[in-house]
Amino acid sequence: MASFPNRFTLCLSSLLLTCFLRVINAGEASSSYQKIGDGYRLISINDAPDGALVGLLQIKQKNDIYGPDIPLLRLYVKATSSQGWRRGVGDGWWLRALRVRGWCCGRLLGEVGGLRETLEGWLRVIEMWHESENRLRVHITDAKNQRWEVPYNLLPREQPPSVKQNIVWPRKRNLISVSAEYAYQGSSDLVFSYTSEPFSFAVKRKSNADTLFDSNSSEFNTLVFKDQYLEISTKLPGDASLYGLGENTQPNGMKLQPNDPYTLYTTDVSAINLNTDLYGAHPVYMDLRNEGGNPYAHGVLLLNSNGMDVFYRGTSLTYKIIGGVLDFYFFAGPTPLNVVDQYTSLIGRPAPMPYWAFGFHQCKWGYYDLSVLEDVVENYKKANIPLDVIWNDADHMDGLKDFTLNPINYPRSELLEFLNRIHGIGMKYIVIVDPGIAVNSSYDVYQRGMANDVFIKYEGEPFVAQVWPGVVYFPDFLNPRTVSWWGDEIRRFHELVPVDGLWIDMNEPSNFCSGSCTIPTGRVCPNATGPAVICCLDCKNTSTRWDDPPYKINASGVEAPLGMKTIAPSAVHYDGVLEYDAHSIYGFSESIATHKALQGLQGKRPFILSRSTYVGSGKYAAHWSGDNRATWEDLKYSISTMLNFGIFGVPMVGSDICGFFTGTTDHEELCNRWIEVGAFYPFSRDHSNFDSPRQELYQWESVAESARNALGMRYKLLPYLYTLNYEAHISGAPIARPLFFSFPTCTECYGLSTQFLLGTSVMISPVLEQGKTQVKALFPSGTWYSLFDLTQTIVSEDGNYVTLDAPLHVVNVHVHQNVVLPMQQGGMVSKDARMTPFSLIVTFPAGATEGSEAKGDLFLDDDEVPEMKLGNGYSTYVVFHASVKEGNVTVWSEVQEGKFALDQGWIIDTINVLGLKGNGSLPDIEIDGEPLMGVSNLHVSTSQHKYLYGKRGGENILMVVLKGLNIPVGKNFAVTWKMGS
Ligand SMILES: OC[C@H]1O[C@H](O[C@H]2[C@H](O)[C@@H](O)[C@@H](O[C@H]3[C@H](O)[C@@H](O)[C@@H](O)O[C@@H]3CO)O[C@@H]2CO)[C@H](O)[C@@H](O)[C@@H]1O
Repeated sequence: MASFPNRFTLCLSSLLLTCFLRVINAGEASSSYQKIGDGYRLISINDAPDGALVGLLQIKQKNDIYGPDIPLLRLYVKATSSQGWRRGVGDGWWLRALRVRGWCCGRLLGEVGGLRETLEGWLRVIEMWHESENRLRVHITDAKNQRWEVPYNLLPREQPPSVKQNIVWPRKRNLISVSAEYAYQGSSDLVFSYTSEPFSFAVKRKSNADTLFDSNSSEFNTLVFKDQYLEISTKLPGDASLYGLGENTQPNGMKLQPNDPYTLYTTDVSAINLNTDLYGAHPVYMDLRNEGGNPYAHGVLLLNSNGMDVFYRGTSLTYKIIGGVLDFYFFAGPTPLNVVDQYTSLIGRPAPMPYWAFGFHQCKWGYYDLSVLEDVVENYKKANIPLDVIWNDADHMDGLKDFTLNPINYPRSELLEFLNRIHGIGMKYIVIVDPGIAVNSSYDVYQRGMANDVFIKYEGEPFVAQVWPGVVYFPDFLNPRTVSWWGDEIRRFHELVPVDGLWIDMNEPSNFCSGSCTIPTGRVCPNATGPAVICCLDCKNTSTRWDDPPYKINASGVEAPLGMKTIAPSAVHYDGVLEYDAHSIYGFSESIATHKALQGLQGKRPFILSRSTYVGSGKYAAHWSGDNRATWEDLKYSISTMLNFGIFGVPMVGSDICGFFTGTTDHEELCNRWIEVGAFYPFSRDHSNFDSPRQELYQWESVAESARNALGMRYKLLPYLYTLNYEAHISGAPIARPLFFSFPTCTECYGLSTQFLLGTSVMISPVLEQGKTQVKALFPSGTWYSLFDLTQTIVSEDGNYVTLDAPLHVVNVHVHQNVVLPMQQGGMVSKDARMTPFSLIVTFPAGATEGSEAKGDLFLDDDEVPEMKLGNGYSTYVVFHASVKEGNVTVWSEVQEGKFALDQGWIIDTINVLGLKGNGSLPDIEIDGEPLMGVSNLHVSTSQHKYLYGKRGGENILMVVLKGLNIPVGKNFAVTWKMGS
């Protein structure tokens, strides 16, 4: 359901009748389709030299309400490789075969004699670099005229031959009613087929004959292609589960709901608006199907940046787009992780984040002077709550102008002293930058911008808008001159203030005015002193065919004009590109320019937080879900948004913890629960509005206690989170994942957005409702161990709901069986936490029997180095294993490039082995073939094990704790004992 209050609020300002019609109209998603055009027919199809198929589609041009059809279209179909990573057989970990080969035959094997057999066995199950054609592209455009496409320099990808080169005139005229099926080069699981008249196409999965996409139906238009209106649909099985198509706040969880509107057009309406187009545009979905117990996932991207409505009706999905081309990419999967791997292989792998970015962040608009900032940092310390990053919203600025400092409230010398202090203890500092550049002749950033002609134009002059500092012009990041100027401004600012990252906000872009505006004369407007969002310019409607296209997307849930509170669609970018086409890539292009600037400048790994995102943004920036409200509903929505962004290839994501806008009266309780969820967001930041009450975690003692617990656990898990960061970077794997990613056969998990996983195996089951002290959580099958109390075990046979105790300060976090989880001891700042000794948590299934195995990995590097990879001399990668084999329990490691870790002096102090059967007596333990000596605390406990659920309560299940081990991380080891002790 679209948001009615919002719709009606906006409606009041419009003509009542028009608005009434629009409200009715917006329900179109569920109504029957409107027949447009006669459909295209395929008049030629040829093999192209690059292994593609090229065809021509023709239509008898007809004019209707959306304008004339484009008479001749070019069809281009190609299967390509996504160069993905593939799992080793029978495990949950990603390994690069080439590295494994290099390492396997090197000296490490020799060093750890005795492990050779296991290693070789293990190597046999690693699969090689994945080169199959698991991506299929179907590109349809005007055969004669070049049309707008997402620029190939921003999103690098193969370019179909240029339009003129590519007209392949029919070999056979009158090719009527032909159907054909193409499977490329044998190895692709995706098969393309078509019907010639009216033209439609289908994509099938070869391995199970499933139809993934089929545009042929009598229930909708097969293909409509006009200048400003494109329409295409697919049939879908009613039981498919779909995810993606954002950014929007989905009240019913992350699974797409039939007949909810999905409109894509980047917009600054706060995240509290449900089911409307928000800050980002991601025209991609994942489709998960379960066929007779066998799960299959695939992905569909429509690479188009124009505004669009996507109508998902349960058994079909229709795109209605107002420009560009139809450029479909199909990703074969078949697992959800494969889909994001294949997707991010095309759009760019997620940016590697510095280690400190996984620490806790505190922000607020309203830290009016430096003493407040100092106070906040001090109070976190006093309350013993970890804090890595302190942020400034616009408060540090002079007159709310970018790249400036307020000389009174944030005097530079004092700010630099403060930064020296916090940098000294490893803390970081980030400030906001908005794209709007204040029009002020004495402002040097503006002067240089004008001199370099960097702004978006309207009728030949810079487009006039209004944001926080008053009248602004918007930089045009499609212009290479702008990219250089922006880089230079960032460099100058960094010389003024050595910030550690940038927060690029308001980049939809957001404007407080609509239409074409001029600066009023005789009126001081506005004074830039606070959060005034009222337009004060003289504006008139813009009404070209770009500003008011024939098809109205359901913008803001009310078919709002495209230029509402943003740049007029008829404004012009570099090279004549229309804002109409490029609108939704504004934030993306700003992220690229900002990333380039920071990387060139600091020589370090950049950290950028961007509000607006598009396909590929994750390669440059993190994202937060924007302006939410301090309500229980918003807490819940934050999980769905976070999980969707994982699918969008933006894994570093979170929401404003405790809520941005003022909301519920039980803020304290909410904030307790919110930090218990937010401590496990990949990006964990508390932020609030100018006039919201203060909500730093130390403001209430109860919240401080919850924060110490939850963030305490996060800081212990930092090595795991950072390893997930590495996996995200090499394979696109989301850091926070829906349960179905690890448990795709668990159909109950398909609609679940109240719990989530970090990586494959750590599950968070938070309280999301007011007044509750228990939580009913779904446990996919297997043994789960509570991370807060390793003696608490849940054995779930088939995937059961379990009611868990969750008093106010408790969040339930469990780790699944068959895992080796690397943890550290935590700390107040990630820099200190990361130097503490490691412990390994080994989780065998309860009552582990012969053949049980567990595995986990650890990536460590110098996080200041821009590239996150092995082989640069600044990194170490370790795979930990544990097994029960021939009556022996063994825990061992396999190290790649151990030198970096050895140089840092990291050690493994403790190994906890959970789930073994036994009588509780001390076993004779060997390390690297020698009796284990000097271990300060070796114990085996049986009695504390408490089963919350399951049938194994009667058995003696052990927790073996080996403490004081002092094993260097970076050196191979093997710890062994006889099972049954
Ligand atoms: O830098 C200050 C904050 O800027 C952002 O939030 C502001 C948002 O971008 C503005 O549009 C406006 O939000 C209004 C919203 O657009 C409107 O639909 C209605 O809900 O009222 C809102 C409040 O006037 O103001 C927001 C700040 O209040 C950014 O997202 C924040 O994180 C920044 O702190």
